[in-house]
Amino acid sequence: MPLISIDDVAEKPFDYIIIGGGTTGLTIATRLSENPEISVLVLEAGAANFNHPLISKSSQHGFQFGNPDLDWCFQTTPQKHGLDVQYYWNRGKTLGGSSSINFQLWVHPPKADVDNWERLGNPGWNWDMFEQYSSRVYNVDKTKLQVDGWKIWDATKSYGTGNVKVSLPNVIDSDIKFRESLVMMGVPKAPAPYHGNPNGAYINIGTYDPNDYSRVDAATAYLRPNLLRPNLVILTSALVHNLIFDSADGDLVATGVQFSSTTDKTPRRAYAHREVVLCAGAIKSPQVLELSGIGQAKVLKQIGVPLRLELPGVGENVQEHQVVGVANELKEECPDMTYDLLRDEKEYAAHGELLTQGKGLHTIGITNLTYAPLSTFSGMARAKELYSAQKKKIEEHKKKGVYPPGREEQYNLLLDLLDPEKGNPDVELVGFPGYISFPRLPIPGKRYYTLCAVLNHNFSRGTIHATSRDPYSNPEMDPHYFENDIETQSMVETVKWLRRLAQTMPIKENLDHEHNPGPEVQTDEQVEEWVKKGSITVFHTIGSCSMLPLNKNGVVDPNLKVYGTRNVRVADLSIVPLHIAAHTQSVAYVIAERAADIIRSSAKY
Ligand SMILES: Cc1cc2nc3c(=O)[nH]c(=O)nc-3n(C[C@H](O)[C@H](O)[C@H](O)COP(=O)(O)OP(=O)(O)OC[C@H]3O[C@@H](n4cnc5c(N)ncnc54)[C@H](O)[C@@H]3O)c2cc1C
Repeated sequence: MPLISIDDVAEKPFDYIIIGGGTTGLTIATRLSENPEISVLVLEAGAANFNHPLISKSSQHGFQFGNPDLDWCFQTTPQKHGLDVQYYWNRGKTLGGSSSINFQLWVHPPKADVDNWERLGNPGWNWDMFEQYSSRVYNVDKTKLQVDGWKIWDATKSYGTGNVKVSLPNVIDSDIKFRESLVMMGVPKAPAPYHGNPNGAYINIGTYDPNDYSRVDAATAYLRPNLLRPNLVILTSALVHNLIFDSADGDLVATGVQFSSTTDKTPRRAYAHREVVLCAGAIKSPQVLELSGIGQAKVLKQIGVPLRLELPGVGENVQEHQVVGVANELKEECPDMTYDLLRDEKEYAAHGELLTQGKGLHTIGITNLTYAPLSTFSGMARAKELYSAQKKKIEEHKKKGVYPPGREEQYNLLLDLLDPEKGNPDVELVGFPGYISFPRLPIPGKRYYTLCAVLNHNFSRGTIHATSRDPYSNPEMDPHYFENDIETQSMVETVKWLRRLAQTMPIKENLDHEHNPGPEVQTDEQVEEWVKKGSITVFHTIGSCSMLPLNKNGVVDPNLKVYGTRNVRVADLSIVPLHIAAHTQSVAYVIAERAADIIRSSAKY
């Protein structure tokens, strides 16, 4: 059914109500509505934004930020261990959610990281499951899968049967030289980046339609081809406040939701015969649960919401990735176009034209990824020193009994991953064809290539909680960045290494000088301070409604059902209990595909 108005929905019953029409929400809604007998309502707070040029034209990374029509513009609390810096946490507020504003990298996690979810008490949530469901999501373009002797996809494996087209965008000379310099610095090629072992350097693909380089997101891949299904009802500009419940034998039974149009804010209701599925993302899903009376007694008391179900894990166990970028200005004679040019109006228009010929900046992408152990960057001795210090700290805290239920098990797995002898990928490097570096800003008209360091497996744990019963006010986000020194020091060591890489041929040939941090940042202490001032989020928040056993502070069980409820599931990135060395959209789609299967099989259709 085409998009409809609020009066077509208010006070009406549906089989399923899906809260949030983002990456996971649209995927699940499309799958459930394959059965024409089943009615599905999606309530999305953002607008439809079909064919919005800031979404459909690829590679406009960050151009949507701060635009309230597309971005929630979240902001964290000042970070106590990070010089009180507040971080912007941009998220898609539109049909398609964050898949519509993301940076389009298509990345698969390492096998060990997904298998860890099963080890934490979630049978069936393992690497085999990831492979099975992801191949239902992606559809790899076979025409460009070999570049300069770098094999992108294992031809013996499935190319996928899904609707999310992924392909290799164009690359610039600095991308090629960066990769060659990595090899010069001893980084091996990743053995199986899309099939369980991304440890090393590789060329990655992205959510680009190979026919015209446009963005592929959940709206274009899942919803658009099925928009006219009469049983699929999508209401946009509709913010869900809370769930409505009855109770049966001590369990909560959701009968519907309370929501309002974002223009008039008058509370309305819609009813669910079967289930309510929460897909509002890792930042808003815990808030919706709390405003429904599900969460920590203390938090609900503070906001004046009566407690219906005590679940201490709601809004806890929050984990995030951080990135810091060393930005180098390109030499005048270097021929590369970089994203920096798009900040100039004339260039922006010119590249819009070039796109029609399959050329220009809207056809290039972020294609250089490397996953490697900390020891690659710090040397083995320093990696061992940092690992031992972290291990000691954790052992001491275990003895003092300070950890909440379930945390020790997570830290045991993280220590195992971090053990330098095992060589797992702790850090990711990204070659970014433009400026993505802070706090110093770029000089207009100049072109840059940024060498980025990303932390994959953080020990720090944060929180996301509602601080008001007003559904229109954002929850408080506190990721506890840099609470563990291992995170700060891993970044410091990697930044020092990246500076050496910039002096290595052949990338050195293209780089004029380092613009940020710049020559005044030299000692380890100065690098540390710069890292704390200059790091940003990678937009990968997880854990706020973790899938864990109930006695380990779980919020949902392995069937994604909220403990203590009969028919409420959470099926978005918030359920991931332990972070992965990967960008997260592939995981979000996998969670959604599996959730759809779980829901269909529990309803026996
Ligand atoms: C800027 C950015 C860059 C990224 N880059 C990459 C990348 O290059 N590669 C990669 O793999 N991953 C990337 N990611 C991460 C990836 O896109 C996300 O992890 C994934 O899309 C999250 O899916 P989700 O369904 O959990 O949440 P979302 O897709 O964010 O969906 C949540 C939806 O719920 C809606 N909503 C929220 N609250 C309510 C409410 N109360 N009522 C109604 N609707 C509500 C939101 O508007 C949104 O549409 C990036 C993310 C961002 C934000």
